[in-house]
Amino acid sequence: MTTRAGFVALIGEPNAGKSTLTNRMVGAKVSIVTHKVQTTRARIRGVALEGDSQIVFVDTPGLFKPRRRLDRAMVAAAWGGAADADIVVLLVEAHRGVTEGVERILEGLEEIGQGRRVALAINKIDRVKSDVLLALTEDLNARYGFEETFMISAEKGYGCDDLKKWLATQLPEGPWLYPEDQIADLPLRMIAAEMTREKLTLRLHQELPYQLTVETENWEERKDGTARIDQVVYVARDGHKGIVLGNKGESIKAISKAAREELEEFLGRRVHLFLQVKVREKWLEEAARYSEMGLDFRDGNS
Ligand SMILES: Nc1nc2c(ncn2[C@@H]2O[C@H](COP(=O)(O)OP(=O)(O)OP(=O)(O)O)[C@@H](O)[C@H]2O)c(=O)[nH]1
Repeated sequence: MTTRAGFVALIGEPNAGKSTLTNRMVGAKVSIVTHKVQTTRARIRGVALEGDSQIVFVDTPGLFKPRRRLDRAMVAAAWGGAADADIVVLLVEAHRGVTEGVERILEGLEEIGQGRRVALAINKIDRVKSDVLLALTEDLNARYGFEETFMISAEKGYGCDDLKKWLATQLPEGPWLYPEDQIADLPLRMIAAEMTREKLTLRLHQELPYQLTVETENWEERKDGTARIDQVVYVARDGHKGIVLGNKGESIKAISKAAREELEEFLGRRVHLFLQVKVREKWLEEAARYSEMGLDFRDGNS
């Protein structure tokens, strides 16, 4: 049997649907989907199987104009992932068309594009009529030499199987990057952390401290069939701690309950979830944080 394996970088403007597409391809909830832009802060990766191929999706942070130091790091990370990947898939929103942001990404692609394999996926086709779609496809293909164009709806699932099948056949021949029996729990800690992060976002809305991360520090499978999961919510300043905790700990309790319920549903067993809120000052400056957000994913894990 000839196996194939490789990395696929999904790039696109914030909100283009990268997380939704990753989730659909992988078949598990690995990344946060919200209406807020720039929600994908960590490098998030999902492993999908299609026939004899293993597709490792890199869900890059949204590509946007760098403003602060973190933003620049995120943009570098996004392009870093694209430059490393075997195949790049550019997601463009059908109803928004060629925005300034898309133009900027196309320029970036020209730069890293030498010898790159880039496919175009026009997403959210459920929102436009077919004539708009055809005009957009022509326009984009005139601007860049995409290898293939797919018209998809990550949310509804249209066209996603075709894209996945195509990717599977295009990846280089080689052994799988992750052993089969590890795939299921490879991102489990990350999934759990993302679930808590999602609940934080839902509960705190605009109040959500920008520099906030969730990490799963400990995961214990207990003899009674339940799981004990310890997570730390890291905030940048002491003042942010109170926001996350809420009045008399109300917020963190509600967040913890909601996250636990989702985890139980996902894992199909009872979960004891313990959340702690800690201050990690200047984490933005820590090189380690940067590489965690970045896409040097071949280090250590594979
Ligand atoms: N109508 C429609 N909405 C979609 C589709 N795909 C994604 N969305 C919605 O678009 C919004 C953004 O999707 P995400 O998957 O979070 O986008 P993203 O590119 O990961 O965003 P960032 O993480 O901010 O970069 C969500 O509200 C999705 O439900 C689609 O095919 N059709």
